[in-house]
Formats: sequence, structure tokens, C-alpha cells
Amino acid sequence: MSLAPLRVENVTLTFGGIRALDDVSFTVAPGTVHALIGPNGAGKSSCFNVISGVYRATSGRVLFGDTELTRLRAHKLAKIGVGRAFQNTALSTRSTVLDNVMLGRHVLTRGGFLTDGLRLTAREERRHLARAAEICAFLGIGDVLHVPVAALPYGAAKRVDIARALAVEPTLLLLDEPAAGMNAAETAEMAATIGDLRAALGISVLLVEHDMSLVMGIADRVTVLDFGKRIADGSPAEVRSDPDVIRAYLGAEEPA
Ligand SMILES: Nc1ncnc2c1ncn2[C@@H]1O[C@H](COP(=O)(O)OP(=O)(O)OP(=O)(O)O)[C@@H](O)[C@H]1O
Repeated sequence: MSLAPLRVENVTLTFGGIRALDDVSFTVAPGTVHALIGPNGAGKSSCFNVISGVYRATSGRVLFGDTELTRLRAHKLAKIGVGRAFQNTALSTRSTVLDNVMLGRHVLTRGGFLTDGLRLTAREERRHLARAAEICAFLGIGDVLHVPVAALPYGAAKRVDIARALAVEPTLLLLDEPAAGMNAAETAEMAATIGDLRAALGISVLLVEHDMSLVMGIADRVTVLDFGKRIADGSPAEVRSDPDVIRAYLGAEEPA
């Protein structure tokens, strides 16, 4: 598996008069867990949405290896090895866990077996089902494969979303606030899972996160935004002691 760096280069994003991102640059090195943090309204979600193709940058670009992501549609992202899980899960809540994760796998087959009516052979289908089940087991939801997502606790539903993102066999996983809405115990479990992912699959992870405690324990590198600008970029220890970061978080929360 060849891993490519993700390069965010001089990205600016404006909404009318608001500069949500102002000349932001950073690089996610292959095989690392990279966190993008910042106080409320700093531009984290905007940046995630530019990287994952939801918003188009006003200027600047995002490259994954040699491919410019800024112009790619979602299914193309999956094809080049980028999986993404959003803050507000887009799961089909009446469908089972396994069916949701299988949806993530259709991009791996020629044309997509669910969208164009192509039938998979029974053998191919078994292979995809087995892999989907394996991914779920890895994420600790292997015992609820046949349960509708609507019946799951919140933390488990977030894991289904991540499983679906992993189902495209990405080399880069984009996670938008994976611990949002979780209690301390669930947050710690999620942090452990993200660490395991990198260790077991060797993939790169870009994580947008408000919760500093989750980030500091697992990130190799941290980029900090404030009012749309990059104010720091370095190891968790460097960032935590950076005066600009401490100032930005004052009044909101102390760096963990
Ligand atoms: N669709 C939009 N239209 C107009 N303004 C927007 C839009 N999305 C974000 N903004 C503005 O851009 C700025 C950055 O917002 P963004 O949601 O990216 O920050 P954030 O760091 O993710 O914040 P939070 O932690 O609160 O989710 C804010 O001033 C926000 O009001």
C-alpha cells in the first residue's frame, strides 16, 4: 500500500464577508494521526469540508499525492483512497449495521454494484460481507451487525459511520469530531480505537476535533486554527505550550 501526503496549500474560504479560512496550510504526513483543532468558530469544519469536497476553496488547493482533491466528487474520493466520516452521521438508521457498512463497499466494485444494477457473484458478495463484518469487529460493533442503526446507542452509531468510511479501504481517513457528544469514557475508547486503526492498518488519519484531551494522547502532529488562521503547527507538546494557542483557548477551555 502506498501512502501519500495530504497537502493543504494556502486555502482561503469566504462566505460573503466572513473569512472562514485565511491562507491555511499544513501537511498530513503518510501514516500519521494529524489533528486539526481550535476554539469554536475557528474554521475546523470549514477546513474539513474543503478537504472532503463539500465546499470549494475560494483560493488555494488540497492535494492527496498528485491528485487535487478540491475538484473531486465524493465517490471519486473513495476511489483514490480517501474515506470520510462526518460529524452528523449520514447513516440509514432503519437499515442494519452491516447493510450500512456494505454501502461503503460498493465503490470498490466496478461501477458500484448497488447503483447500476450490476449483480455481484455470490462469492464476491460473501467476500465483501466478510470484510465488512471484520471491519465492524475491529471497531467493537461486531456483535450488532444485524441490528438497525436506530436501535444503537449514540457512541456505537458513530462507530458505524467510521466503519462505513473504512469500508472503502482508505489510505487516508478523515474524521470530523469523532468524539462529539460522547462522555469521558466513550471519548477515551474512541481515542484508543483511532490509535489502533493507525497501528493495525497503517493508514493516515486527519481528525478534526474540539476535544483537546482526545487529540493530545493520539496525534503525532497538531495544527491549530483560530479565527480562520493557522496559529500553530507541531507536536502535541509544542502546541500545548504555545502562547498563541493558550491565548486562543483562554476563556473557552484550557489546553489539556
Ligand atoms: N455555510 C456557512 N455560511 C456562512 N458562514 C459560515 C458557514 N459555515 C461556517 N461559517 C462561518 O465560518 C466560521 C468558521 O466556522 P466553522 O464551523 O468552520 O468553525 P469550527 O472551528 O468548526 O467551529 P465549531 O467548533 O463551533 O464547530 C464561523 O465564523 C462560521 O460562522
